[in-house]
Amino acid sequence: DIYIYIKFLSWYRVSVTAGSRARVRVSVPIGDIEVLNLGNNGLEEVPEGLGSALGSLRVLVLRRNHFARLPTAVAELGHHLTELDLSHNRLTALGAKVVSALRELHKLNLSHNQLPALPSQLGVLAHLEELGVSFNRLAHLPDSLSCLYRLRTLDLTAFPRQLLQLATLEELDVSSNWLKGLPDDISALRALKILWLSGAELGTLPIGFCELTSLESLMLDNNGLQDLPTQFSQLQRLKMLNLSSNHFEEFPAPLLPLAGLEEVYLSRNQLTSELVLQGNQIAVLPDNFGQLSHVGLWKIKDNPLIQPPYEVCMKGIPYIAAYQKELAHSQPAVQPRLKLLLMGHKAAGKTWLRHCLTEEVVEGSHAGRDKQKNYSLSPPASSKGIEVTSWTADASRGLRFIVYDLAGDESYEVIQPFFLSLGALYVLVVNLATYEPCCFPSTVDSFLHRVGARVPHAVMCIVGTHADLCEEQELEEKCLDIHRQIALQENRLAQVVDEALARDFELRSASPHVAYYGVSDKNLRRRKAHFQYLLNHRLQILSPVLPRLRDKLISVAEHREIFPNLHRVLPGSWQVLEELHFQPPQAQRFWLSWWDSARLGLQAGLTEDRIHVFHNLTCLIDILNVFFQRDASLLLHKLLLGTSGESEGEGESSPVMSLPTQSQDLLWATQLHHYVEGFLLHGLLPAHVIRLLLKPHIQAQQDLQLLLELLEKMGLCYCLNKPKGKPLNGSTAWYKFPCYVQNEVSHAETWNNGTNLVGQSFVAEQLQIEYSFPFTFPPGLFARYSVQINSHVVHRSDGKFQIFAYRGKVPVVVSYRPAKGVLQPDTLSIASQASLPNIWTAWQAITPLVEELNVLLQEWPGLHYTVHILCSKCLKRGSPNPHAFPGELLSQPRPEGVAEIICPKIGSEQVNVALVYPPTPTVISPCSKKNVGEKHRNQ
Ligand SMILES: Nc1nc2c(ncn2[C@@H]2O[C@H](COP(=O)(O)OP(=O)(O)OP(=O)(O)O)[C@@H](O)[C@H]2O)c(=O)[nH]1
Repeated sequence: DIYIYIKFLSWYRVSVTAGSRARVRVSVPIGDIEVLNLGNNGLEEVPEGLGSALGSLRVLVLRRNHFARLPTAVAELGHHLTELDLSHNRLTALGAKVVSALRELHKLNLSHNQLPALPSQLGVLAHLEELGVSFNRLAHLPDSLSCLYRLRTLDLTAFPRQLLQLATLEELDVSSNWLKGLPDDISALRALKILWLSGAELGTLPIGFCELTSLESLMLDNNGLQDLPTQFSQLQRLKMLNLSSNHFEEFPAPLLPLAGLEEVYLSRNQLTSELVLQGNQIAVLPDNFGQLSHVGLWKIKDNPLIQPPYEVCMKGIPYIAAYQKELAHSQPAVQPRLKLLLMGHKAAGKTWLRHCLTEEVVEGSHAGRDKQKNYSLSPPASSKGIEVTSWTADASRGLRFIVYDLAGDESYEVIQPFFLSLGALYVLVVNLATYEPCCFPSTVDSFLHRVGARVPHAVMCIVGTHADLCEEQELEEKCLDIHRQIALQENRLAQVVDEALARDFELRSASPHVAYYGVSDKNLRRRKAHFQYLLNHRLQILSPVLPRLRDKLISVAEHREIFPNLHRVLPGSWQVLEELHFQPPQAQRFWLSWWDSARLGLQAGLTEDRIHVFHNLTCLIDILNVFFQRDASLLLHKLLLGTSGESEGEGESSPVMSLPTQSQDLLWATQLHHYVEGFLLHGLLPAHVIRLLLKPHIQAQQDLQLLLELLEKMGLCYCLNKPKGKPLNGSTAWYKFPCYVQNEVSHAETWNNGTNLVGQSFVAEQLQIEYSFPFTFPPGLFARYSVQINSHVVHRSDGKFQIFAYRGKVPVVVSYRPAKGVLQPDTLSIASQASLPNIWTAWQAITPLVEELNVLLQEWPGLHYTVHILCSKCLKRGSPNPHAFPGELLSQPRPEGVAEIICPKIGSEQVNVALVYPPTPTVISPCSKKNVGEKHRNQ
């Protein structure tokens, strides 16, 4: 029997947890233990005899303890130990004897210690593949290092000449070490594919460096580099290059011929006149920039770009190339205009504000009660849904705002996100007369989150209305309260980020074999980078600016750093093309065919390849408003109008229709009434009724088809009875708008409680992936998601918060649970079930749904959410708080040779690995935020 003092001890196939520094009796045969993690326990030594007792140990983790020397017990493990982690200790020396005993080691981590030297005996560790010695006090390395022929990964402090003999080395990490230069004969490391030289104080690169032609990924960030050798263009295999945080003043020309380059990072440099990438001061890209045809240019953000315009740059290099070609043979045109979005709670005063701004009406102000008369005498026409108007704010400079008045009614929430885009100025309208501190979450905070999640770093003005109804002091107090609560929320994000990271790192150092839990260093780095992104890209909020709002908006718009696209230079032909589109007859049409567009393009002087299909946005918005106004009498009125239009139009050929009898009229009206009811309750409409609703806009059958397809693509409705890819053969197509579904479906609840649909006792295993949204749940996400999954499921039954369906014969349940206070955030979960041997069928059922959700969530790059796989064992036991494995596991392969994983919630109980890892990793990682810019590009 062996007693070990530990704070937390657990290992593969055996788990024992205890309170702080409790005495734990190991009640399993210690000789069977293969992995032992004693990290993070403040240990200075391990008990005598431990080494000889642990006869099967392969992996020993002693990181984050207080060891000053290598415990002698470790030597006893020599003939079977393959991994040893001693990082983050206080080692000042390694006993030569102990080192030479560890002949089977494959991985040795000695980083973050105080070692002044390494023993020459290191050279006898012939199996060593990975060696970490960074963050020590090493002045040099032993010559015997050149005997480590199997070494693949080396993380160290100084660039040792011995390494030059390791011609097979493929990955080398010498980041954060002050190398102060590289030897010219580094070219000897010809096999290197991945080279980490971040923060190595290199200053320059030797010419020999350019002979490392196998390099695929190269991290050269933070090295004080001013230029690259011309021969750098020999690195033709390079796909990823990080040159951030250097001193480049110009775009490094040797990169231009690198045809295979896919990712280049040049942020935080001193690039000024020319080009590129995040966080610089670039306004104009060089003429030949389009030559970089393989670079995915998704780090161009945060530059005051004016040429090509921001939107073109975000689309990628081919678009830049085309733009530059266009500009080369067209006169440039300057057209200052900016998208202005008015948002806010229902009846906050958005429409009125718009009228004040655009029609030169006296603005609402703090000035006094006499202004009240203005509101009551000439109230603005009530909001007709989302409206778009053009406002010439400054005629002398030709400055125009395209004003989007986003209706405040909840029913428009599902379509509002489509209008939140980059490069716009946001105005949040708050009714100060009705504002109370307790309304902050619904009238201010929810809007800030929505915009921030969709457009990180957006610029938002908060404007108070109804000031004339408030006392001076009340006004002041309310404005102060809004400021105070905004500041509190900002701190909350930072706090949540800190806590989440601390949890991750804690898990990283406490778990027996963290790899099984998906908490790899790479995942942590990625998560940390995303959090950093969220923190760095919070909304830019401007103070309430009600008096002289017009002047304020104009001056904000003129800020080049904030709205560089206002000053964009366009090829003259683009402007002519736009003007042509707004002229009759094309201005009246909903769609233009490609040929019509091409004809207009040619008229404007554009080449054929530059034409995109034009759509009539104003008309489309009118149509969306019809569907989302959620008003029975208005809908009925539209239908009756549509019907009468139909009989008028067809009157000559169909006299019966033109003279309907009164009873026919009544019958028809009743039928229409039923349709409206069915729509508002279940979201159901047949195609011919949709046609009546949209009568003024839809002229031909083809218009209707195109429009319905567009609505399906936008995720607003799906066709209930259309066989995939086949026509309907004459029967009526029915469309379902999930955002209208009112009925609750309880199937999934009973299913979760242990019985399946037919009430049989529940024996299968459950899989459940849970997404939780601690700050905001994107409005309309559940409705749009339920459309996106339609092509993957059959026999679905939709409820307001749940969808119960089948994939093949396997049941799936998608459920949304709205937040209950701060402690229980909004969650969206995807679940399925099957017996253990058939669990792959359940994975097969949910994986496409998970991927579909991940794709949809990419529309919200600033959204904070977490993904977890709930423990099947806990679910089966009906635990109210099941253990949550990190969602990263979904995109990782199952660990080899591991059959079961311990669920920390149930102590020693084991969960089959097939219930935690999918059979094949998902393609789109739920937690991957690495391509934040990519998402922008896709929008
Ligand atoms: N007294 C006073 N009334 C105002 C002010 N601003 C707006 N109103 C009135 O408040 C009511 C609602 O204003 P709207 O501009 O229609 O509000 P909205 O935000 O566009 O409403 P939705 O589009 O339905 O979300 C109207 O009757 C306005 O006349 C103001 O500053 N003072």
